[in-house]
Order: sequence, then C-alpha cells, then structure tokens
Amino acid sequence: MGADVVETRLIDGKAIAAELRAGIGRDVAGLAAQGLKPGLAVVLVGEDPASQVYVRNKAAQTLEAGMASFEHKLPATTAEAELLALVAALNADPAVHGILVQLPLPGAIDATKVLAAIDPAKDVDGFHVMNAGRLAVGLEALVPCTPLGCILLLKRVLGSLAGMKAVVVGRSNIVGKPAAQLLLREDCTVTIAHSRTRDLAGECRMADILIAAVGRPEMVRGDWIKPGATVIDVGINRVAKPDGKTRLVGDVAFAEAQGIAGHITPVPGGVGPMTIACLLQNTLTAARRQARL
Ligand SMILES: NC(=O)C1=CN([C@@H]2O[C@H](COP(=O)(O)OP(=O)(O)OC[C@H]3O[C@@H](n4cnc5c(N)ncnc54)[C@H](OP(=O)(O)O)[C@@H]3O)[C@@H](O)[C@H]2O)C=CC1
Ligand SMILES: Nc1nc(=O)c2c([nH]1)NC[C@@H]1CN(c3ccc(C(=O)N[C@@H](CCC(=O)O)C(=O)O)cc3)C=[N+]21
Repeated sequence: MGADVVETRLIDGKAIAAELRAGIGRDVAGLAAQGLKPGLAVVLVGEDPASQVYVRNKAAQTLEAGMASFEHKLPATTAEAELLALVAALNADPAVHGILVQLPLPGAIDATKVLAAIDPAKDVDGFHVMNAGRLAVGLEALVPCTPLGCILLLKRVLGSLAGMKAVVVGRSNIVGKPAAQLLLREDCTVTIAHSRTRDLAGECRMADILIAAVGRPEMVRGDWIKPGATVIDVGINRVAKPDGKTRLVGDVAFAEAQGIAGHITPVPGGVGPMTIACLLQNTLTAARRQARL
C-alpha cells in the first residue's frame, strides 16, 4: 500500500444532529419559564414526494424539541396571491417566529417574490436578500440551514478551519454561495466551482475541505480527493436499484473515497439531519430576538 492510504472516518451527522436537538430542547424548556414557546411554520405547495418526507421530519422534530409546529399544505394549483396572503398572515402572527416555504415552488409561482415577502426576522431559511446581504457583509444574520450544518460538522472534525483551502462545488443561493461565505468567515481560502469550471477534478484535488453540492449522483470521484481531505457531501439523489426500488446517494462516489478522504459524511445520515437541527436552532434564535431575550 502507498504512503497516501489513510483510514477514512465517517462523520456521523445523524448523531451530531441528535445532540444538537437535545441541547435546543433544553433551551426551549428554559424559555417556557419566561412564557416563550418558539413556533415554526412550514408551507408546502404541491405534492413533491421528497418535500413531503422533509416536511414530515421537520414537523416531528420541531414538536420533539418542545416548539410549536404549524403546517400549511396548499394544492399545486394555488395562486401566487394566495400564497403571498398566507405569508403576510404568518408574518403578523405572534405565535410564529420562523417561516419556511418549501422549495421548489410550482412553476406558476415566482419564488423570488415569495421569499422577499417573508419578514427577514422570521426567515429561518436565511434566503431573504436582507439575510444573504447581511451574511455577505459580516453582520448578524439568519444563516441558511444546510451550509450552517456543514460548517458545524467541519468544526467538529477540524477545530479551527483557518488557513485551509476549501473548494465548494455548486453556486446555488441556498447551498453553494452561503457555504462559501461561511467558509470565508472561518478564514478559509475559498474556491467556488460550478458547471463552467475548467478542470473541476484538478480544483477539487487541491482542497483540504471539499463540499459537494451539485445534485449529480456520485459525480465527485475518488481520485478528485486530496489524500486526508475532509469531504462534506450535500447531495441527495434518489437513484434506481436493479430491483426497481430506489436508494439515496450523494454527489460523491462514497466507496471510492474510502482510503483517500480523511473524513467524509455519509448519505443519508450526514448533512440532511444537520439541516433540520439548524432549522430548529434558527427558529430558537429568531424567537429569542423577537422576544428581545
Ligand atoms: N442535505 C440537505 O439538507 C440538502 C441537500 N440538497 C441537495 O444538494 C444538491 C444541490 O442542491 P442545490 O444547490 O439546491 O442545487 P442547484 O441545482 O440549485 O445547484 C447545483 C449547482 O451545481 C452546479 N453543477 C451542476 N452540474 C455540474 C457539473 N457537471 N459540474 C460542476 N458543477 C455543476 C451548478 O452549476 P451552474 O450554476 O453553473 O449551473 C449549480 O451551481 C442536490 O442534490 C440537493 O438535493 C439541497 C438542499 C439541502
Ligand atoms: N425552503 C427550503 N428549505 C430547505 O432547507 C429545503 C427546501 N426548501 N427544499 C428541499 C431541500 C432539501 N432539504 C433536506 C432536508 C432534510 C433532509 C434529510 O433529513 N435527509 C435525511 C433523510 C433523507 C431521506 O431518507 O429521504 C438524510 O440525509 O439522512 C434532506 C434534505 C431541505 N431543503
């Protein structure tokens, strides 16, 4: 075996998320004495089966943490004006401290308009321009849950991230871009790669920290990974198995990464559960700020 062969360690997002939720539950219990019960409203438009699973998981974990959960399921035919009216009602509801409108929205609805209508103080997804801008200029903001979860996992494994070379593959507003902002805030040297990047494999090979948020099953191959690197796989891709059933795979060829990556998140059980834990954390933060605690 070559000198580069390492023992790859799994980053147990599921267990770390459960720990986080337990701590959030304790904080929520403490707030009850002050008469505050954080509330999260989740709005689902249409019947995307994957979204239904996430929404169900979110509601169950919200209740388990001692928070109030408000679920609004609207038909795929809902008019934009109707959705905007619901957002306005949630903005005005003092029992609702966090609002999440599940994406993607049906094509007839302008998602940008809907996200802009959410009160930035209740924008627990961190997708509002106000929060994205505040993050970019280094002000206190509600930070998107998935990238926040990635950073928490990285700090668990690596401690300080300062001076490390980080490569983020993907530049979406919900994962790639905010992930890059957070890595910069942790003093990493950050590269954002995307579909027009020249020599993507070569860019990835330079990364001490590699975040894959592409949405292409197992696109990142084992030989794209620098030996010993920490790999965070955000991708959630449902692929067909030979028996006709489906399974989830990430954006990284997990089996090939064994013996090369230093640490890697599995799919499922990696970033996904952290996303929900961070959503609860953001709801708690939003509730405290709204109550001026
Ligand atoms: N675990 C979790 O909690 C979450 C998981 N996800 C998952 O993460 C993945 C990414 O989600 P999201 O950011 O919303 O996806 P988007 O489709 O919005 O963005 C994908 C990004 O990947 C880039 N890309 C696409 N193809 C290639 C390629 N061949 N080479 C290099 N870059 C490429 C695109 O580049 P370009 O901009 O040039 O088109 C784009 O920037 C999905 O699998 C999604 O399901 C998402 C949210 C939460
Ligand atoms: N406004 C909005 N905010 C989001 O945060 C948002 C969204 N829209 N649309 C869809 C994506 C996707 N997403 C996930 C959340 C949890 C898991 C999750 O819990 N995954 C588990 C189980 C996955 C399974 O079994 O299906 C895991 O990876 O272990 C995955 C994906 C949030 N998203």
